[in-house]
Amino acid sequence: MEDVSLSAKQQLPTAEYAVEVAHLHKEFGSFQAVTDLNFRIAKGEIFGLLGPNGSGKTTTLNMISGLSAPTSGEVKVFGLNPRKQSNSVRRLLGVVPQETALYEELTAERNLAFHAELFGYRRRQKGERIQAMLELAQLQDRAKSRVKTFSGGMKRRLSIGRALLHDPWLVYLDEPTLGVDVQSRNVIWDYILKMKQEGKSVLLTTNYLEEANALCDRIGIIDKGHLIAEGTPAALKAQFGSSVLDLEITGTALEDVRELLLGVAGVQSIEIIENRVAVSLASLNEGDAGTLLPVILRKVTDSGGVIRHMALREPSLDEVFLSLTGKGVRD
Ligand SMILES: Nc1ncnc2c1ncn2[C@@H]1O[C@H](COP(=O)(O)OP(=O)(O)OP(=O)(O)O)[C@@H](O)[C@H]1O
Repeated sequence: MEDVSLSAKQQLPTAEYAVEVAHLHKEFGSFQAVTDLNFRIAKGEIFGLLGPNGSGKTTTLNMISGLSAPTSGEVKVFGLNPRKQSNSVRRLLGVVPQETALYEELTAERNLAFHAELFGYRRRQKGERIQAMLELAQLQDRAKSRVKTFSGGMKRRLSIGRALLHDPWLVYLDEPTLGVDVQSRNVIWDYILKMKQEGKSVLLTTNYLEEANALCDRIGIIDKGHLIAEGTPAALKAQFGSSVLDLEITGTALEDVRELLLGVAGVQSIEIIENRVAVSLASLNEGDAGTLLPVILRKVTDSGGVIRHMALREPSLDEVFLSLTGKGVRD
């Protein structure tokens, strides 16, 4: 029998990686929810798993936490098998599920106390941890209120406090800021960055690419249960194109502009968004930019188009996502 009680601060495990997923498959009947998935999360790293709805993110998280058994392939959490060494993994892992699994009829404090008891905290230590987590969730003044009176953001903050109560080395958060107000979102972002500073590893899923960009060291893009791209936010954006030229045009059909510009060397792809075209440019040297931009502008004006506004900017992760999956992250 593995020991689950916590008497002292847990030591950082010696395994090389916080998470290793290798050739992971999950089938529900004949449906392949996860197909040959491979990725690793280093210690102290924030890794974001991004994908459209139904792409297999929650299924993957469930296999990492040991809730669900892989059909084949391997998952390790700090070198441990989450199914066979579930008690040890439970101590190392803090889980913030998509649906907050709090006891609505209990107070914030009782919810935390319940969790502390599960982990075998002794009385004094328990009180200290609960106070620390109420503080972290910025809910000290609502400690004695029932959870059912809380807003979505407050519940999510409490859920994170509960997941961190036993001081885990890996925290996974399924859509941590979905539907929360901006103030709570900022508090949650601060926690996530603080966890990293403390050497903890974080695995998060999100539909907000702005969130992934702001927080993640590396991102894996998952589609139909398979990882189709992986890298730092900067590397993924560079793969898409070095920069994007936004042109607001009147006087001509934007579809015609797209056809014209797609033939220009150095133009990688073109999106039409309302009354503007977003022209993705391949990696440019400074000299090339000087020649490519006038070529593009001349093509537009020669076709009768009037350029009302133009701006050169970095590509967004949304654009990377769209180009890789053919759909928006929230479609
Ligand atoms: N227990 C199950 N039985 C049958 N199919 C399932 C089961 N769990 C998940 N699926 C299917 O597997 C696919 C992946 O689901 P999953 O919940 O992992 O996606 P997700 O990327 O987390 O999506 P969301 O962002 O909507 O939560 C979906 O098509 C879903 O319908």
